[in-house]
Parts: sequence; C-alpha cells; structure tokens
Amino acid sequence: MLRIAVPNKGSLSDPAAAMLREAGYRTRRDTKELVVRDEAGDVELFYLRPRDIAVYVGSGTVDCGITGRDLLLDSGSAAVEVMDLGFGASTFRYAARPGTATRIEDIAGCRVATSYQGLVEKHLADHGVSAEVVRLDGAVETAITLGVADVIADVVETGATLRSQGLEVFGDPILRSEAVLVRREGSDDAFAVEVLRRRLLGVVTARHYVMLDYDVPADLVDRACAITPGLESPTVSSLQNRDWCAVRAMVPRAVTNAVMDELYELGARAILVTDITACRL
Ligand SMILES: Nc1ncnc2c1ncn2[C@@H]1O[C@H](COP(=O)(O)OP(=O)(O)OP(=O)(O)O)[C@@H](O)[C@H]1O
Ligand SMILES: O=P(O)(O)OC[C@H]1O[C@H](OP(=O)(O)OP(=O)(O)O)[C@H](O)[C@@H]1O
Ligand SMILES: [Mg+2]
Repeated sequence: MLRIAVPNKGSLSDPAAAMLREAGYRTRRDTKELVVRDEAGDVELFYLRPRDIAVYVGSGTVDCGITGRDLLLDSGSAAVEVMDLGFGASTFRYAARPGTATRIEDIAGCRVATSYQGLVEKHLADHGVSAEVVRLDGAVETAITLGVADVIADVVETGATLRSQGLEVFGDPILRSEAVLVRREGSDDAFAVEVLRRRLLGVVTARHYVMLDYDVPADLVDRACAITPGLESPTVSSLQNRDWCAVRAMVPRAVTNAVMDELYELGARAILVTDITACRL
C-alpha cells in the first residue's frame, strides 16, 4: 500500500485534499484524523505538517508526498520532484523598507529574517553574500518593524502582507514555487507512484482543458481543426446533413472564448463547451 504524506494545515492543505478526492482517493472527513486508509485506492494518507513532508519522504518513512517546492528545497531532503500540481503558486523573495537595498549584494552585513533558513543561507552563499540569517516561525514581515532584521525573505503571493508593513521586494525572485508531488529517489515502489502520478496528471489536465464540440461546414473542417488541433488530433464525425461535420477537441480553458470567437467567425455553429471531470492521457 502506497504511503502518501498530505499537508494537514496551511495554504496547501485544502487544495491537496481536493486534488486527491478528484483523483478518486478517500480523504479525511474530520481534521482530527491523522491517517486514512483507502483500501480501494491502495493508498494510506498521512496528514503531516507541510514543512515536515519532504523530511519524511527523504528518509523513506513514507513513499511520496505533496508539499511546496520551496519547502522541499529548504529541507535539504533527498526527496525529488515527480510533478507540478498546478496549485499553491507563490514566489520567494527578499523585501525591505524602500531605500534599504536594490540588489542582492546590498544584503551583505544585514540581518535577514526568514522561516526558510536553509533556502536563504544557500542562496546567499551561492551569490557570495555574507549576512546573518534570523530564523523565525512566521509573521516575518513584522521582524523589520520590530527591529530584529533589516531584510526579510518570505513567500509572496499577492504582496498584500508586504504592503501592509511598508515593505518592497527587491532583486530577482529567489524561487518560483508551487505544490509538487515528491518521492524518494531510487525507492522501489515505482509502479504504485506511477499510478498516483497518472491519476494526479488526470486531474491537472482535466482542470486545465475543456472539451469543445461544434459543427462546421465540411469544406471548412481543415481550417477549423487548425484552430482546435486538440492533444493528438480532433475527432471529426459526419452529420446527417453531409455538407456539415461535427468536431470534438480538447482546448486550454484559458483560451476557450477566444477560440470560440475564431470558430464562429470561420462559420462554425452550435459551439458547446463541457468541463472534463477526469481523464487519462
Ligand atoms: N499566500 C501564501 N502564504 C503562505 N504560503 C503559501 C501561500 N501561497 C502558497 N503558499 C505555499 O504554501 C506552502 C507553505 O505552507 P505552510 O502550511 O507551511 O504555511 P502557510 O500556508 O503560511 O500556513 P500557516 O498558517 O501554517 O502559516 C509553501 O510551499 C508556500 O509556497
Ligand atoms: O503575498 P501575500 O498574499 O500577502 O501572502 C504571503 C504571506 O502569507 C503567508 O503568511 P501567513 O498568513 O501564512 O502567516 P505566517 O507568516 O505566520 O505563516 C506568507 O508567510 C506571507 O507572509
Ligand atoms: Mg504561513
């Protein structure tokens, strides 16, 4: 039975549970449940702190897990990324009061507050910058206001927290993060992890694409298919009226309306969009 570590709290917890549910696994009903066995899915879910997940996976105590790329790198664990999961996106950035720093070199000699000590120490060392890292558990933006740091390095999603403390990001992002599936390199559960990966990829793809159906005059079908090439090749069916064809193709959700406009201009009609609930590619 594959042992999967799942975030029990924080930003990644609800979307990770939703993704596993959509992939057909049984998830916990009550936040007090710490372990859930899903006999049908042949998995056991361990609800752990997101920060600890890479450590458990790296040590081989669990087979794989869902965590953030930033937390994985910070842990220094031997776990490796299997796939991006398409949620929990954030950047990891330096920030300070305006006028303190504009480039990473300006951090030299400063006190840098962060909850991601491993990640920041490595980044500073890689850039040859010597600075004192102050490890805090959270609310690091306040560290500057309270005078324990000159610079912070933290997760930035909307930037609202930084703005509320009068801080500005500087330098290039240290990292772009999102939720990832991780596993231990060289573990001997390759088949079970591959089943999990395919299921999760099915969810990621189903969320990313819609199914588009439309009718188009037969003499325009090639031009229509060029607009909606699908993943492999669109399905073209004949209609009772032989002058028309029906086309079915997957289209990236983000461009659905632009594609529909283009098809309509070409002469397609009865253009229908349907959500994809699950898929295997
Ligand atoms: N707005 C956000 N704030 C914090 N973490 C975020 C945000 N958006 C995405 N993440 C990602 O979530 C992970 C951090 O989750 P974690 O549970 O440790 O902290 P948290 O979401 O801030 O929760 P907590 O309430 O325990 O502080 C990281 O991988 C981070 O990149
Ligand atoms: O860019 P934003 O959209 O403002 O989001 C980023 C902020 O959210 C998180 O803090 P959280 O609320 O989890 O508090 P914490 O610092 O105590 O973890 C994170 O640590 C940043 O402070
Ligand atoms: Mg937090």
